[in-house]
Amino acid sequence: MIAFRKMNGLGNDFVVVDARHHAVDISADTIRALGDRENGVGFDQFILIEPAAEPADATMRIFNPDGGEVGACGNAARCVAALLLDERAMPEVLIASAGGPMRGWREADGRIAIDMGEPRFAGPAIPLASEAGDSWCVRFPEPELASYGAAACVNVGNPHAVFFVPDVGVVPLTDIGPKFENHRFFPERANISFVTVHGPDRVEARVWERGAGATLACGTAACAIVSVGHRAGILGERVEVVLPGGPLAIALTAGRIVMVGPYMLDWTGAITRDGFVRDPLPTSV
Ligand SMILES: N[C@H](CCC[C@H](N)C(=O)O)C(=O)O
Repeated sequence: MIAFRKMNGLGNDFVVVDARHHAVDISADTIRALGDRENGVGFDQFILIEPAAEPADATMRIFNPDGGEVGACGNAARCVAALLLDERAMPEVLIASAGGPMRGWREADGRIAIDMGEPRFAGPAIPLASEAGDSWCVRFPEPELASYGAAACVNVGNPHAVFFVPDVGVVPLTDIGPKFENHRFFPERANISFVTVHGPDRVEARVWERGAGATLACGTAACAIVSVGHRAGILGERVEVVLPGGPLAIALTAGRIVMVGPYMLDWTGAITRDGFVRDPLPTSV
């Protein structure tokens, strides 16, 4: 059996397996089965915590429910940082990931802050297909897609395309999201955000995640939104990104993105040969 923690950050939910003391080899098929919200545990991402080379305290690997491994997950990074910070009395932790290293620390109010690194706007870093042109702002030839205007694209450990729209509430996310996610301009696909600006320090967003679909919150999307909004002169350096699951505080400091938000441990369980079991609720003392 493989023990796990079911956790979430603003409703963006995860199965977190701590594989630092025993190797866990899990197939894409098993991840897809576990990610199924009808017959499996159901999650937005599956997170493996593995050993790391100094100076990192741990490595975080991220898998979408479609079984694909990806480079970054902001909301899960807060969950992992909280677990590591609770383990030992140290002021901050360093988490290695395919999308780059992340420092994490606990704020005075208990929320977790993650330094997500520097956003990358160059086409090959996102990545963008050459057909998309050499700008980080991409226009789509298809009339239905063109009606959403230009996408502001950035890599924050994973690829994001951000559309600024008058009212996120009327965007048919489940219809238009996959059309942009899987567009040929995004050779590695992309996470898609629609944003309505309420001021230089406050936006409202809806996110269609690559390999996961519509989620209640997306930490890397919040980072992407502020990165492109600030570069476009629309947003300031400190922005509240309000997602369906709640707000994330994003700050651009010396070119680096810092995200602050909550985390939650929901329940614990174990992956078994034919599925999973939930641990009994802790008996109240
Ligand atoms: N939920 C995650 C993003 C997962 C990104 C994943 N969907 C991808 O394919 O990059 C977050 O809080 O940043």
